[in-house]
Amino acid sequence: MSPDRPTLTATPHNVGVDAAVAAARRVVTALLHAGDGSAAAMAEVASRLTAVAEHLEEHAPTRDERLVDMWAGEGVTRHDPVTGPENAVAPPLPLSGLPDGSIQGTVTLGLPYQGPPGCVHGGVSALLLDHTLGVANHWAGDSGMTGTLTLRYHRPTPLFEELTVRARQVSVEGRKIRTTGEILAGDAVCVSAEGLFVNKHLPRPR
Ligand SMILES: CCCCCCCCCCCCCCCC(=O)SCCNC(=O)CCNC(=O)[C@H](O)C(C)(C)COP(=O)(O)OP(=O)(O)OC[C@H]1O[C@@H](n2cnc3c(N)ncnc32)[C@H](O)[C@@H]1OP(=O)(O)O
Repeated sequence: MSPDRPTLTATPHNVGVDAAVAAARRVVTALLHAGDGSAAAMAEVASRLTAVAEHLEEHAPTRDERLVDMWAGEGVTRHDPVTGPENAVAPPLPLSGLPDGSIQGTVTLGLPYQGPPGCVHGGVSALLLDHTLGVANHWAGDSGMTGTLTLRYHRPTPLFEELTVRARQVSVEGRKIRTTGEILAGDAVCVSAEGLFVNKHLPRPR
């Protein structure tokens, strides 16, 4: 971690659940690449994946226990659907703080996130921006829940190219927090976002 750019997201470990989740992401991507015309023995693949799922389910704690555990310690950063190393849905997008108070990260998205041909799904862009704006608020010190998120899709966002996702808190008025952000491909802004967050926090499960 650079002192100029503190890491704001959980760092993945190459062991334990993080390693299993990295493998699961690879499976999701490989299945999409394989498609229905694949020569792979899909019945056998399905059977082996089902066995893995049953093994995990058999050894999992109860849902209530897991919810308490998830929100302890580092909390959301290990399992959220954007940055979390424990969440196979997360691309993942690592985020760092910049000296000017903004935050930024880079990510390359593949087929699981496709909307228009060869491009990122608009809802996926919304997910990345909502979360990144939320982390920018935590980094700035005043945070809350998304009240309104306004997006402008300037140009298609490419798959398979490095994207920069960045955000910054703009103002705090009472409980209302305004935050903006963008997704860029190279220097070109693909999506921009304006968020109105309201300072309210739901209690952690206990
Ligand atoms: C140090 C760094 C470490 C990093 C560490 C990372 C930590 C981890 C980061 C996680 C980052 C997650 C980022 C994802 C964030 C979600 O995904 S949050 C989930 C999506 N959002 C929701 O589910 C919210 C659902 N809505 C609600 O719960 C409530 O409607 C709200 C939005 C909290 C507001 O309710 P309320 O508290 O009753 O607000 P209320 O008193 O009616 O209004 C207060 C003011 O806000 C305004 N307002 C209320 N609602 C709205 C609205 N929807 N739109 C605009 N204005 C509104 C009102 O007009 C009022 O304004 P004034 O009259 O004061 O001028």
